[in-house]
Amino acid sequence: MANPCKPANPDKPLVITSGEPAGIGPDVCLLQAAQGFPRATAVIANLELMQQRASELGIEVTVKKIDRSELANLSNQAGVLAILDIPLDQPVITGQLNKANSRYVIQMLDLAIELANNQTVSAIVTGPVHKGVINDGGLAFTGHTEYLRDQCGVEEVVMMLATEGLRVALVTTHLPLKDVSAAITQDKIQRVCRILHNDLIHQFGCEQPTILVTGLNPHAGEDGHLGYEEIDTIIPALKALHQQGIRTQGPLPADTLFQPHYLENADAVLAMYHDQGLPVLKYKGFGNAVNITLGLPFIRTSVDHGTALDIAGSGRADTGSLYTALNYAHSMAQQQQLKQQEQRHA
Ligand SMILES: NC(=O)c1ccc[n+]([C@@H]2O[C@H](COP(=O)([O-])OP(=O)(O)OC[C@H]3O[C@@H](n4cnc5c(N)ncnc54)[C@H](O)[C@@H]3O)[C@@H](O)[C@H]2O)c1
Ligand SMILES: N[C@H](C(=O)O)[C@H](O)COP(=O)(O)O
Repeated sequence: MANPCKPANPDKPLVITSGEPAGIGPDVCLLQAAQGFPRATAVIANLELMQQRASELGIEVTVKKIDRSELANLSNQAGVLAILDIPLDQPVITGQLNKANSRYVIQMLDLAIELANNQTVSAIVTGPVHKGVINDGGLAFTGHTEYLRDQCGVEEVVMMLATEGLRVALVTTHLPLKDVSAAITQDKIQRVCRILHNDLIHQFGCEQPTILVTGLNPHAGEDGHLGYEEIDTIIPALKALHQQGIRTQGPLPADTLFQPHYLENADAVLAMYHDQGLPVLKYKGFGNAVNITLGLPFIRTSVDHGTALDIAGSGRADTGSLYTALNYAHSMAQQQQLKQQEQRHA
């Protein structure tokens, strides 16, 4: 199965989009810059906003505007934050959403996509955005995952969150619960599983991945007594995947699947919907987890948390997830390069 990712060069810098300007995205970028990024990293943000937030946080970080031509020689220096500057539409009040700045949030993403597509950066790492305020600003937006899919012109992508010892991918992403059942089709499950299987091999070094698949209904439908989606849709899809050489186990009841007995022999769990899989992942790893979009032409990781408007500017934002997201992005680029070298020499 071909890997759709363009070859990532792990020697290139990472780029972060700082996300919702009123939230903790700017804080975690600055707090991490104060300690030093694990790799050469540039941040897309507004220069004045970052200077203002650094002073609110009371930290010594030199916020330095760079030109994209400087990305090739970017160095990694604790206490320095290299900014690709984007203008704001209105000044930011920390902790207060303002729909007038929705365009700014999207412009950051568009620049990151351009830099990743032309391979100026090895990967993009996204800070948290507020989906609601972007929509209030007149821009239809359900999440980075769907936005990146559409901007990259790919039919399907997969949201997968990972933390130490657990990876959880989703069949459906940002969808109202009432629409979930209809969105789960045999084709959809197969497309998602193929991407997941492929990326577990190419980006995570799993030789022969095993994917645990949840049911949709309580107790995986209890043989049709508690719903038919397992019998009508999930089981036939898993049978078809078996024919394609993709190893899955399921549908398993979601309430009993997340235990060592099952997880220790699996590479990922595939849940049917957002709040079936992510609460378990975030309970286990919030603060040290990463959100990854699989199936894009480039590597994208993200923090596991939201905009946390309640603590923006307070200095209480934990940088653990940003640090994890940066490290995952880099190691995925390394793994991808290794796989491509192996394929060239095969
Ligand atoms: N990556 C993303 O873009 C992303 C991810 C999740 C949620 N969101 C969005 O964020 C907004 C707010 O969502 P929410 O309130 O459900 O989740 P949230 O993660 O913003 O906040 C939940 C709680 O966790 C705390 N928290 C979050 N991150 C923290 C950190 N780094 N350090 C310390 N405490 C932290 C917050 O203070 C809050 O009490 C929503 O619009 C949601 O869609 C965006
Ligand atoms: N579903 C994500 C989570 O709960 O962490 C979050 O909403 C961000 O999703 P995007 O990366 O698609 O914006």
